[in-house]
Amino acid sequence: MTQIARESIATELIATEALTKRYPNGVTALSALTVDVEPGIVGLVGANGAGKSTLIKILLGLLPPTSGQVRVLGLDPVADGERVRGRVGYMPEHDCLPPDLVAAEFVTHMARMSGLPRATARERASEALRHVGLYEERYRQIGGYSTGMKQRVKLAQALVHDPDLLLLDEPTNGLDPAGRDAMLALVHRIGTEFGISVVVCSHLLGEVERICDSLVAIDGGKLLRSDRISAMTTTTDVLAVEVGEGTQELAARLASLGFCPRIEGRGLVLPIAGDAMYDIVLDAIADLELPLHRLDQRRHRVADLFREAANV
Ligand SMILES: Nc1ncnc2c1ncn2[C@@H]1O[C@H](COP(=O)(O)OP(=O)(O)OP(=O)(O)O)[C@@H](O)[C@H]1O
Repeated sequence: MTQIARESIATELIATEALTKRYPNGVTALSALTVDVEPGIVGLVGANGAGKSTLIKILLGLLPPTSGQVRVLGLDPVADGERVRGRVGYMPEHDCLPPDLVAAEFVTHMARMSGLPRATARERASEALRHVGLYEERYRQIGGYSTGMKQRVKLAQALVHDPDLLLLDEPTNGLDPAGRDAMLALVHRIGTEFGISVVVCSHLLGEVERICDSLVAIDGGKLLRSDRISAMTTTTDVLAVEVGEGTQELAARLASLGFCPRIEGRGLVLPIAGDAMYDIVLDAIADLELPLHRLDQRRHRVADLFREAANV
């Protein structure tokens, strides 16, 4: 689909209303979930068993809800599952790749499954593998790939039919820190440069905060919070100061000036008390001849908000 056509997609990416899923064993995986999600990079977070996978299966039209409404890209996945799947790419969490196929063959096969003619499928597979950084390795057997490369093949097959929405289930699962950073950068690039909306399922709030525009948090099948990340990470009324040495000395000086500094990690935090405070703190640092590393107004981290919510 062209960029223009993509831009004309209704502003609603996913909408649910009183969505409920009860499994035959009596477990209620989703309970009257009502949420509207705008296009962009969206984090879907929740602990194990929160209902994330159930929601994804319903969004893909693979599982019918017990009651309630759901729309994906303006379509009803219950009545129109095939059309939804034609416009949505899905990267499952677990390893589901055939080890004895080469990546180019497998991704071409997935493109064929989504209805593309042979030559186009081959072309699109090469392109998708190039986007995920596997072009040079595309004729190697998947069984010999590292975990990071396997995750990239799963991403390539989700991208191959040029979807408008990608559903990624725990894309950084099993990766080391460097592999995680690379995968998050790739997901962010897909969301920003290709103009594809992405829903990233994760139990790691820090990851979601780094790359997502908005966040949907669910717990026990219920909506905990849905908001833009920028609205959640507002500035606080706390000043964070970090000096290369003499933290204790600085804390004592600021206390003698009437502030209430608290040592936290490698630095100090103190409640902001008026505009003049910045200059007073800077003067104290200069007076004590300490090397200043950082002085800024702290922002909320998304994880802090959830911790605060859990404590009330
Ligand atoms: N097919 C099923 N039959 C019965 N119960 C199920 C089924 N699938 C999931 N559940 C239950 O529904 C609840 C939600 O599970 P779901 O897999 O959607 O959560 P999740 O947030 O994706 O968790 P995880 O991160 O562990 O995959 C859990 O209590 C789970 O045991």
